[in-house]
Amino acid sequence: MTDIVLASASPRRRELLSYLEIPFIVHPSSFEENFSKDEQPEVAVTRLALAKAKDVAVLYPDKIVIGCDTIVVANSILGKPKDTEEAAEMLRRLSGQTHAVYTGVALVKGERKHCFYERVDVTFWSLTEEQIQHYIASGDPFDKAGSYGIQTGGALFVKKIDGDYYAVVGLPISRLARELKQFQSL
Ligand SMILES: Cc1cn([C@H]2C[C@H](O)[C@@H](COP(=O)(O)OP(=O)(O)OP(=O)(O)O)O2)c(=O)[nH]c1=O
Repeated sequence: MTDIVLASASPRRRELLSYLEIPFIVHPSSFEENFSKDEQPEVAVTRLALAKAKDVAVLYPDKIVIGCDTIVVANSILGKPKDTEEAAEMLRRLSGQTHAVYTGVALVKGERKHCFYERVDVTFWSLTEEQIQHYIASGDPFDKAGSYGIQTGGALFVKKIDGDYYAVVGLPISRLARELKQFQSL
């Protein structure tokens, strides 16, 4: 028996959560993400993480459901690219600049809820159009906010990172371990 449910389809989040060495089940949320134009990034990630967790929590009223959301912010909010051109636009925008990655996490059990977020500043080297096109052809950008994976081919673009690497990958696991312990003890 487990009392933890991960409301995520992300294989990275599943792998990171397994580091806690506690049993859990995975039940992805079917919540459709949407961004409102003038929303603050930390408000958007916690809202979306909570919506994903709540969507699944109705099915597991006695369990702690974990919902997560990651966005990249470079002037505006960047989610996952819908096509090749959007992926190229995002990578051109990130090239040679520092952007922020926000990951929100929500813990929901019945009526109880707790949300937190991490912000990480990531600086990219300047990218050539050839590098951008080569990376897009690998297919890696399409399931990732901002069109890159720091843990995969996008690693080559990163000059500097300030914050929790695992929050960029999609789950700030050391902070989650602490927040979960506190949530369970209440
Ligand atoms: C910036 C960045 C994002 N990402 C990923 C993390 C998230 O999985 C994804 C952002 O999309 P999300 O909507 O946060 O998550 P998801 O659709 O993959 O999974 P679910 O909603 O079911 O939990 O981008 C990386 O894997 N590496 C990176 O470097």
